[in-house]
Amino acid sequence: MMQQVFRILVINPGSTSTKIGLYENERCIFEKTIRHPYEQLKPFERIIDQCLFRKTLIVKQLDYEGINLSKIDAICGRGGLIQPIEGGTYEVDDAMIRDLKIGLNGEHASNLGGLIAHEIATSLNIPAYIVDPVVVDELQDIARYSGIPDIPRKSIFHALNQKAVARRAAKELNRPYEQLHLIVVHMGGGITVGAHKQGRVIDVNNGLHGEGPFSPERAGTVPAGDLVQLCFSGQYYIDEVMKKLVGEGGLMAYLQTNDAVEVEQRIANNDEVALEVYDAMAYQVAKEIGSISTVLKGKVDAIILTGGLAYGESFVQMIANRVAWIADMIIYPGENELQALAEGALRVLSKEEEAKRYQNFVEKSGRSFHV
Ligand SMILES: Nc1ncnc2c1ncn2[C@@H]1O[C@H](COP(=O)(O)OP(=O)(O)O)[C@@H](O)[C@H]1O
Ligand SMILES: CCCC(=O)OP(=O)(O)O
Repeated sequence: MMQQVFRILVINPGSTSTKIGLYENERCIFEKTIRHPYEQLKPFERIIDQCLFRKTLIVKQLDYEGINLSKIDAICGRGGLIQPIEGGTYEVDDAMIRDLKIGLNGEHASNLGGLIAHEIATSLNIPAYIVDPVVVDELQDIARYSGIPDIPRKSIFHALNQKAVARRAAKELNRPYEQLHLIVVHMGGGITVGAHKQGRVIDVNNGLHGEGPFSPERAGTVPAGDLVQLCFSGQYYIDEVMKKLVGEGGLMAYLQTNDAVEVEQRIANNDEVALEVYDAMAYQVAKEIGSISTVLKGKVDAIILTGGLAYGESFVQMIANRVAWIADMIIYPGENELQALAEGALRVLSKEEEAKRYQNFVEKSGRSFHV
């Protein structure tokens, strides 16, 4: 019998890029990364305000490539800061749209994935999905302690790509993901370092709201007391302080760019400041890897480096110099997110799985919801 072919459009908005892909079942037939320099997104006060801008770029790009939207069966977007849920493929429903729009757990470009997918899908009368959103929560209970009971630690990370590359590594190591102990380090606009124990991410830094290494556009962990002083100094509005943590922190703050390629060019031109800042970022990534190796009690089958920064050979080398003694390292530059989105949607379209309903999680958690 001939296998049915589903055409799936996938949309992955990140903090520094929008990536799109077109798939026929699991085969990628087109993919494109649209980069967003800092200045391009600066005029948008809130992330949600970028929705129309990014959607228009996507539709124009598809049109330019001659891709006929009417022949698409489903659209799948990266999932954002909704309420913590288990992994899987979810149909975008009204409850999800509301939580993505308000940014229930914060503001990040991933909130736009489900919204743009839904908007385009509605006009085509086809379903829209998200897969493994950034709030997938598999933390072990001990990892939730922060030291302040009112502020439990949260699982906010590159769940989609961390899971996808962990499974890819498991295949290459010829062992089930569910038997491995892995440290996965996603290094994009934000940086997250996850401890994967037997198929679950039992601890990970909250890569959005000030935990872990600084990154191209984020501050990471900062001295808490000094941050409180800054907040109450009367010099800044809340949005300005938030921007120091997310959007204008890290490389942006030290070097006025979130583009690591540019930083590497500056280093090649003997810019010593650029080299020191880049090395400091690698130092912090290495420290986080060392720290999380204790969560796995030192039993680490592999350390996986992935995300855009993993293309930077010198950056990878700076990290490897400090952590290669912990375990073997596997480098997967870029990310498997588009593929993972397509495969998640395909599992539902081919009826291998049923799409999960976000509304059910909202009801179970006791949060009321009115359209
Ligand atoms: N070839 C490369 N060498 C070094 N850094 C790179 C390369 N390609 C992309 N990057 C950097 O990776 C970062 C973005 O990573 P990416 O995973 O695309 O992030 P996001 O999904 O958050 O937009 C940027 O700082 C970008 O400059
Ligand atoms: C919110 C965690 C995911 C994240 O930081 O993604 P980007 O690196 O794409 O901004």
